Amino acid sequence: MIPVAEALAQVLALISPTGTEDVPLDAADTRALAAPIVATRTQPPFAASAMDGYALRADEAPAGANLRVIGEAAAGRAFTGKVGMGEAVRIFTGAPVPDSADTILIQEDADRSGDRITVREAARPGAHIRPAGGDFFTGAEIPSPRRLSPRDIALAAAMNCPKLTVRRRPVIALIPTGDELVMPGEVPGPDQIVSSNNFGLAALIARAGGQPRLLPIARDTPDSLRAAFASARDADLIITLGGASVGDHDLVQSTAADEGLDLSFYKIAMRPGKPLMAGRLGGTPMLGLPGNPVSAMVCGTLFIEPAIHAFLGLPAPDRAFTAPLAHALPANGPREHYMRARREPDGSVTVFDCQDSSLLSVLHASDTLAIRPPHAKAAPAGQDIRCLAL
Ligand SMILES: Nc1nc2c(c(=O)[nH]1)N[C@H]1C(S)=C(S)[C@@H](COP(=O)(O)OP(=O)(O)OC[C@H]3O[C@@H](n4cnc5c(N)ncnc54)[C@H](O)[C@@H]3O)O[C@H]1N2
Ligand code: MOO
Repeated sequence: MIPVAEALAQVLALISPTGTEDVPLDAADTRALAAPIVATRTQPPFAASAMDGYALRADEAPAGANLRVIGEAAAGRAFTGKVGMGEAVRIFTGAPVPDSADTILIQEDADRSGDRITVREAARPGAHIRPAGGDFFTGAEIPSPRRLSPRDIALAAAMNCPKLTVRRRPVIALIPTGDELVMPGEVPGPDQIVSSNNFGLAALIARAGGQPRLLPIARDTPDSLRAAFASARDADLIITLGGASVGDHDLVQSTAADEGLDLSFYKIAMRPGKPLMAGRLGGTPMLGLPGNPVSAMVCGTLFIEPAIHAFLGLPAPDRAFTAPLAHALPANGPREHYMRARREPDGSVTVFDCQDSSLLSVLHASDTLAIRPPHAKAAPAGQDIRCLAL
């Protein structure tokens, strides 16, 4: 059994970033940016009015001054003349500020009568003018790598970059295995259960930025497993669920070995998740996850999510935090224990009594994995414990 950190390093060593593709802005949210976004223009491209009012020269417009309105500048329609002495130009928000004007008098501070205004309250020089390039200049960059957010996309659009270069979403094949499994919605036989891990992991994979490919349930026979492997060969990562342990019907490893599996490791000092295996099958990275549903989901958080980030060229997600225990915990055994837990409103962490790795209802009630190192001593209430946010 190898430690969790070493297993993660070995999993990540199997993975290289996917290739890139260009996507339009409206398909870019949450994608992994693979090349910097470079502004092709300056914004605003001209000095622009920030208010509706009058463009004028501040030294011509003390309180009480009477000015002639010689034209109009609107957003998208500049006034092309000059503002001379004793003159003003009607202007609207977003319009280019005419030459020679240095100030915007907001309309609330002017009394209009025909083509003349009287300044009610003088504006300070430069008031309400957004300078050219006040937002960004040509050549400004949004750096990569990053996971694109709506804020990134708004800025990229303003930079006039209609397409963004992102990493291809890695295709992750999910192979549930077991004679006892049926798909949700089917009617299970008396000795059968409904397959859940593949759906939970597919959701986790999609959220992390991968493309889950749900394959049919493989039966506990070498032929069925071989057929499943064959249909998954073109994926970026093959994940099997179940059949990873030592029972007579746990055939994943032996069948994969017959198919040429280049094994990186089998079994880690982790609870739940001990029988995890990793390697390459015909060149494709492969993870063999334990069948117990909580084990599979915890392995999803610890190994699959970082693996998808590696495919996308993104740093590993940081889910770590430290919090005080709401109650005492007994000493731990030899495996690093990822205990299902709940964060309380006061910030402390309550670890659930029942940690059996088959209990999806307990995982469902959890928002935290509280981590007990191998051979940790008994911990009193109030002691800080390392945690991962789910
Ligand atoms: N003698 C030993 N027995 C076991 C050991 C061991 O070290 N020695 N390890 C235990 C641990 S820890 C785990 S974890 C499990 C892992 O077993 P497998 O990976 O071989 O998984 P299965 O036997 O196929 O299934 C275990 C359990 O999970 C259910 N299952 C499987 N797939 C799904 C699915 N897609 N959706 C929902 N539930 C699923 C399956 O029905 C079993 O109940 O081995 C222990 N045994
Ligand atoms: O390692 Mo198993 O995953 O505890 O149930």
